Amino acid sequence: MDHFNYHHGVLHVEALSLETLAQRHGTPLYVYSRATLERHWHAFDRALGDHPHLVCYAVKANSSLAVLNLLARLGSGFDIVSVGELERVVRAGGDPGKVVFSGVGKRTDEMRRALELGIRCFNVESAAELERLNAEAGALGVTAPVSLRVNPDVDAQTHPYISTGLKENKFGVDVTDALELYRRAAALPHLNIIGIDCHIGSQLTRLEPFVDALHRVLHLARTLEDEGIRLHHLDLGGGLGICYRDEHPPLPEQYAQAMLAVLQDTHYEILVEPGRAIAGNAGVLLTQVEYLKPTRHKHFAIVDAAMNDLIRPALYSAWMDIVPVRPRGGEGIPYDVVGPVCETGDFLGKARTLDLAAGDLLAVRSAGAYGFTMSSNYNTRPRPAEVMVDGDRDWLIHRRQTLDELMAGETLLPG
Ligand SMILES: Cc1ncc(COP(=O)(O)O)c(C=O)c1O
Ligand SMILES: N[C@@H](CCCC[NH3+])C(=O)O
Repeated sequence: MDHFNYHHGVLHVEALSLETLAQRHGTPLYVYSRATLERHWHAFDRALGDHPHLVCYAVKANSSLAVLNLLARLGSGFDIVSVGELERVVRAGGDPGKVVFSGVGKRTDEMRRALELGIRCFNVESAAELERLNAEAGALGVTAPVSLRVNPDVDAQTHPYISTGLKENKFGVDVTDALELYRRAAALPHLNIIGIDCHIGSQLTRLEPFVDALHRVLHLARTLEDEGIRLHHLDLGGGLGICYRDEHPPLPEQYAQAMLAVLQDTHYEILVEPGRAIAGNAGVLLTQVEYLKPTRHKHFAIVDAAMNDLIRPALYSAWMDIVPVRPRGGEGIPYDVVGPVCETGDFLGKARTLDLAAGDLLAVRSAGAYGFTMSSNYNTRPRPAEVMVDGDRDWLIHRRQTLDELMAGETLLPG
């Protein structure tokens, strides 16, 4: 069931109209649907069925404490890439014992904190990181649980900026070098090898790359077992795409079935790290038209949200749907929907056929993932507010940043 629907001509999130939410909280405003977030998490959890598994939501997609808290209450694990994300998980009531730590550049202080909290697994991405983790674990008198993130060299067939599993990418260790590195890890006294990790990219819309990668991971797992290195889990990463426009990505059920078909009766626990597929279509960015500006060449709709609030269109030329909150019913004309930021690249959408007047509200759909988390203060624009809708109730889960907060921590030079 879709929780973003028109009722009486006005776009609603669950049972609340976006007009009401704009009046209550102002714009630009991120609005999330609790029911959608929970449904998406359950879709992965249910799809993996009786096979031992853990859904580790990728915190980077949407790291609001309220979002993490809702997922923690469902029993979610979490995939993190920084100590900041780890602290968020802890403050949101998440279980550190269900946290996996990915990323190519883990600092020693980040490793230490994660070791103190007893996270589930470090997804190690290089030989140097392996040595550092061993040393830090030794210094703390503990053993670090470890997977190596292998780079299986499969083409994820997605945007080059978000493809991570090719041998020219910075991520993971080449699958052909992984065996040697596992042997090294097995010889280090303060590491405990428990798995293999693999994440090949984001916004994947086909199953084949996932299946190819899993075959390679499974081959490595069997080779390791032959050498007496016994693994407990396989972490398949995240990356399942969503529909922004006309894509038809596999459903979590189809994805899980394809993975389980390859795994058959292996004993490995399966970890998955979905981010976008859980949060993306659970949120919209609500914005108001400030001005309509016809020029000799085209029509601009200048709105109060900008690339600093939602950078995906500017960064990846990503197409995101922009819909009127209260459609006027006219045929419309093509508009470039742009923000107030001083960059030509500051657009949310180009050549969108809309029937608009100044003051109208627009919703940018599919903005629940990599929206707020990638926002910035560019042009000294405070970060937008975030609201969670639950049925006919709304919660301001993150108030709009004030200019004082934005400038907090800055000082003038003396004299
Ligand atoms: C290691 C890792 N896991 C999980 C994710 C989540 O990816 P997605 O949001 O595409 O599911 C990412 C981001 O691509 C990632 O880098
Ligand atoms: N931030 C990207 C995806 C990168 C995923 C991070 N590993 C997006 O908006 O599509």
